[in-house]
Amino acid sequence: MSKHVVVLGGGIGGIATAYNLRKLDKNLRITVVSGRPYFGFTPAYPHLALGWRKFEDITVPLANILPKHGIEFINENGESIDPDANKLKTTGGKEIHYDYLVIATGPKLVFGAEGQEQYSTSVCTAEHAMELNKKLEDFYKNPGPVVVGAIPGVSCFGPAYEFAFMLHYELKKRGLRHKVPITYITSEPYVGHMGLGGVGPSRRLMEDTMAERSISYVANVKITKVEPDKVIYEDLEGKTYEVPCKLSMIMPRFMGPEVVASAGDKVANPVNKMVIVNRCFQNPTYKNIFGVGVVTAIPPVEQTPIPTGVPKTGMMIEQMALAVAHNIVSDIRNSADRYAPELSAICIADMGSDAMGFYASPVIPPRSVVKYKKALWMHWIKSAFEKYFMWKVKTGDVAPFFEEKMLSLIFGTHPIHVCKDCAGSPGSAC
Ligand SMILES: Cc1cc2nc3c(=O)[nH]c(=O)nc-3n(C[C@H](O)[C@H](O)[C@H](O)COP(=O)(O)OP(=O)(O)OC[C@H]3O[C@@H](n4cnc5c(N)ncnc54)[C@H](O)[C@@H]3O)c2cc1C
Repeated sequence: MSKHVVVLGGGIGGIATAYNLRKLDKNLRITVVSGRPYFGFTPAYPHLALGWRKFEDITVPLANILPKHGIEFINENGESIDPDANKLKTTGGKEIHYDYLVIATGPKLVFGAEGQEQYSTSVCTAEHAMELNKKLEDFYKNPGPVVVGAIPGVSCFGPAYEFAFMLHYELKKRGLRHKVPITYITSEPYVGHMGLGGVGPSRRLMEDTMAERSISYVANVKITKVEPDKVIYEDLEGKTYEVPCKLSMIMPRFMGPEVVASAGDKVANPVNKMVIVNRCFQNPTYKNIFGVGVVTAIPPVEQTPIPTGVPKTGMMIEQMALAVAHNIVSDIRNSADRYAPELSAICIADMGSDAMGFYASPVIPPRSVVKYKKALWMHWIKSAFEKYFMWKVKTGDVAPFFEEKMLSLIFGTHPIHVCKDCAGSPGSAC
């Protein structure tokens, strides 16, 4: 009888894992269990917030696409995992037996500053982005100061930078920029750190770009409170400051959702409840459980005065998904071959008129290669990539042969590597 792989989560990580598995083994039974009925291209959520994209442009119903590729879809959330019995229970009461479980639920959002959830809006989900879009429509009629920021423990800073730069562009287009002071307030030790200790000259680039666009910034501080008309932060000495605002977009920090915690402390990291994985993104205790995407526990690249986490970007997640699919298929075939993702990243921060792109390989220092570029055409590359990714999701192949060849030619990157020793923390050298 064919083995049953259950993939929990229908985002970039879950869909990429399910498609890679299908490509590697036509006989596998694959089930995706996901609470949201659609796949959403998260990197375009800031664009959705600004009304530059419609919901339909960047989402696709999973029930329409997965069965076409021989993948079952259950539109429910996973509620609990019994790793000893190999069973997943869903919120609808289904008990699903698995031979392998891939946890790719993405994060639970933690709004750690008082009033943050009530008075600011994130761009982390399509629903939040659309809510922010409505707020912005009112805001344009009666503009005032804006705060964009990140609370302590944030790992995903890119969307905050993007939102600040893109809002600057939108306000300029509407002839409102001179009425809107924008302040970026962050837990990063300096702007451009991005939870990564910086990437090449990212500090200088971000500082220059903020100066060019008249965006004030405060780094190395804790946002403690958000009120309807101000954001309050604290410096390292505990002194508090207030910045007036009419609208704020403050990034929450991420932790693993309850379903991961339900699997016990051998699966869920005790600190952030994310999935404990080794270099090959396999749980060291329950070898038939794997983690992919934002929900995996990757240690910070360095200690910062105010805690920050390491971002898990789209390219890193696609690499995790490919490695995990290979590892599961190798295990089924009784092969000893194991694979670790390279964990390299191409990140493009859209700024409306132009964009700033970084390539780091590997993301976790020491890095062999760092490249960067700020240019008008980078903005078009970002848009083209979005269309390309949506096309991949609709066609059912997230790793077409030409993509790996092209990335290898341009960047010398290879998504996965044979790993001789899977023990060790994710991203550490094999
Ligand atoms: C706003 C934003 C912009 C970003 N922009 C970029 C970018 O430009 N470039 C880049 O490289 N990276 C970017 N990232 C980082 C990363 O690529 C995304 O976060 C990516 O969506 C993560 O994929 P994922 O599959 O891990 O999680 P998600 O995309 O969050 O998907 C998880 C899925 O699991 C489902 N789920 C949740 N809980 C359960 C449960 N209990 N049971 C079943 N299903 C569940 C969710 O509904 C969701 O469908 C961005 C992140 C954010 C938040």
